[in-house]
Amino acid sequence: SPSSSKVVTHLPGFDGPLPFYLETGYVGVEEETGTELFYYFVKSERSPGTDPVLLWLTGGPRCSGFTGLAFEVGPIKYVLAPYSGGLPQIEYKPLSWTKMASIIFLDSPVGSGFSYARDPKGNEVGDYSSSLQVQTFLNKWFTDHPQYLSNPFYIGGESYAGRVIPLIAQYISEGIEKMQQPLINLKGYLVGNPVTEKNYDISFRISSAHGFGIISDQIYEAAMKSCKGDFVNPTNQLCAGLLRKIENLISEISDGHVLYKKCVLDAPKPFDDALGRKFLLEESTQINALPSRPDLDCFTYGYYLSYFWMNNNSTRNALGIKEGTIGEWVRCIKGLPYAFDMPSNIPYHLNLTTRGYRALVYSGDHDLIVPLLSTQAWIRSLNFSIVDDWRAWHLDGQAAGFTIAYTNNLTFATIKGGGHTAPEYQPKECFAMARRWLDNEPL
Ligand SMILES: COc1cc(/C=C/C(=O)O[C@@H]2O[C@H](CO)[C@@H](O)[C@H](O)[C@H]2O)cc(OC)c1O
Repeated sequence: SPSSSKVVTHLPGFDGPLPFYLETGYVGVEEETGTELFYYFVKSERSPGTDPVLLWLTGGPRCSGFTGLAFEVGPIKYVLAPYSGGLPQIEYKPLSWTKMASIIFLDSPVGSGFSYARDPKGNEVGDYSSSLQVQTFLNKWFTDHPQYLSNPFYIGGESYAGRVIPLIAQYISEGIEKMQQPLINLKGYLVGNPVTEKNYDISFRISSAHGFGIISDQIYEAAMKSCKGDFVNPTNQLCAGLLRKIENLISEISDGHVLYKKCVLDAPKPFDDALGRKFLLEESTQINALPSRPDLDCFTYGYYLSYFWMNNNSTRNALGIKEGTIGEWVRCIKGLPYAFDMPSNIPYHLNLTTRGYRALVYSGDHDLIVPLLSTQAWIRSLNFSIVDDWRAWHLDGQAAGFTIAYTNNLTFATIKGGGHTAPEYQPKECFAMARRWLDNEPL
């Protein structure tokens, strides 16, 4: 199916014309199932002719690309006011990475956001097939937007997107080697608090919980002793019991940022009642006594507002959403089939960086979902030599985090005070980091 796109000059709830160029559209990526991926494209607010183009993916899998646009690195945000019906208001966010890069926010895998398959079979994707669809998307998008083909191109994203981004970059790099048209100018990739390998993530979730004072020395030591390095499939009762105890203690706090209030993430109740549909709670750990409406001072309040905004007809018309494709918009949809079929992405990290692609791996340092210790550990396992040893990186005369640079243009950086989605918690620091890295400056 042919691609379709629309220039969006006004958005409901935004006062006046948008002060940036926004285009939305669909790109067909699979004929048999009628699969089309939906995107939001924001042109760089600096020098779009030469600035990098960044494809931004959200985790989940199947969180909408809109999460990246409105909550992470894009130029809009919700006005956080108590919701009492009607259309939530949005405003301009100056700390947007579109200040130095054009960004494509993509709803991928199919089923997320407004991406859809005419035949429900099209939703049966996994790591490999959804990554191939992103490659098809990019080939078509660049064919339709040839003016951006010579710009440096990067792929970025967080959490589960960080798991598939090296695979997508691998596919693109193989296309480049075969001189496939359109020839994409891939320069590298960046991933934040990226999911990598379960055993790394869980074992360091435990040591990080210990370091943050969530579990005691005694519990920590007992778990290390009885689990013998396997925290995914406990081999004895003692270990299993300790892991339950640890998860119980972690459930007292917000594991996406240990210092923040524990909040319900999504699932506004009023939609349940009005449309008679069931919302799924985003995280199984959130099923407890919490009300389904987050408090106004919760960092998830904007997520809550997004459901009302997105499911309003005026918004859908403005965005050019095809009627009858997606019922209700959900920020992170659960319950669709997904095959976690890629055992590890470390081989792709290794392959891409040794072949000259630049890589930035960053970690919000207060996240327990993908803790920085876990990320540091797999990076070390690559066995690259250090070219710029561990040091603070600064913003406004203060340490904004710590960083270490390896050969093969691989940089690791922490974001002091950041959580699972670092730009959401520390927008200034993340903006500075991204600007320096994208402009080829040291952090
Ligand atoms: C399938 O296996 C795993 C998946 C994840 C995914 C987390 C994730 O994407 O979080 C979401 O990130 C996005 C940001 O990309 C946020 O917007 C969402 O709120 C958040 O839920 C993590 C794991 O272990 C640490 C796994 O083992």
